[in-house]
Amino acid sequence: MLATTGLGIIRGERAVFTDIDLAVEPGEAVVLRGPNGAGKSTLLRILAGLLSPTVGRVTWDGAAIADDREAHGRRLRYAGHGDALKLALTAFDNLAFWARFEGTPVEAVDDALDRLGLGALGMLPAGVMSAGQKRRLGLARLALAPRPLWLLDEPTVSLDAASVDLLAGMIWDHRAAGGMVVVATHDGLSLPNARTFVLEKAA
Ligand SMILES: Nc1ncnc2c1ncn2[C@@H]1O[C@H](COP(=O)(O)OP(=O)(O)OP(=O)(O)O)[C@@H](O)[C@H]1O
Repeated sequence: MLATTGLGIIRGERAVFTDIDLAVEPGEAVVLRGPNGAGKSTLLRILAGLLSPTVGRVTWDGAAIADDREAHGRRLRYAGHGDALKLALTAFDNLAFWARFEGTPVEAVDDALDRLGLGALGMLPAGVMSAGQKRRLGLARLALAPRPLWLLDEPTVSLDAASVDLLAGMIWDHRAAGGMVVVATHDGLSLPNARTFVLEKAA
């Protein structure tokens, strides 16, 4: 289980948020909502271990993630605002890079591309893909191999309605297999039985 206790962070001499207590259990989805600047991306980066809170702590099964950030990194997938693509490489080679990097067999790449509806575009350089196709390619990393925790920051930006449904289906399957997801979104990504966690804009 992922949990935060008394989490707070100061950025630019301003408290972005304070006292965040959040627990996520296997199979659960938490949707982060709140106005621009409320701290949704900041919270996701803290949950990923990419940013340290000013106060409070994040634990996984009771152990502080700060004690072993690499182990924490291996149990999660983080999809931020950027698509993390090399534009000169084909869609296939972009995913193959990540597969090799994380020790997943490259054979998983074709399935991951298919899962995001990109099976026919594998040989296309990422640089010529449309914004929505690039976004789907970035999200295809979710399908490379299972990881218990998905942290998704505005994953539906640039996606058409069919692709949003595709992503919702992937999240459903991930949860059905015991996975957890924390997702920041401003739009209508509809996740059944999801819990909403609202971040208020600090004064
Ligand atoms: N390096 C930094 N230095 C100072 N302030 C920062 C820094 N990084 C982020 N902030 C501030 O932290 C606050 C929270 O930013 P964050 O990106 O987490 O918000 P958000 O809720 O994800 O917003 P949005 O809905 O626009 O994506 C913002 O006011 C931002 O200006």
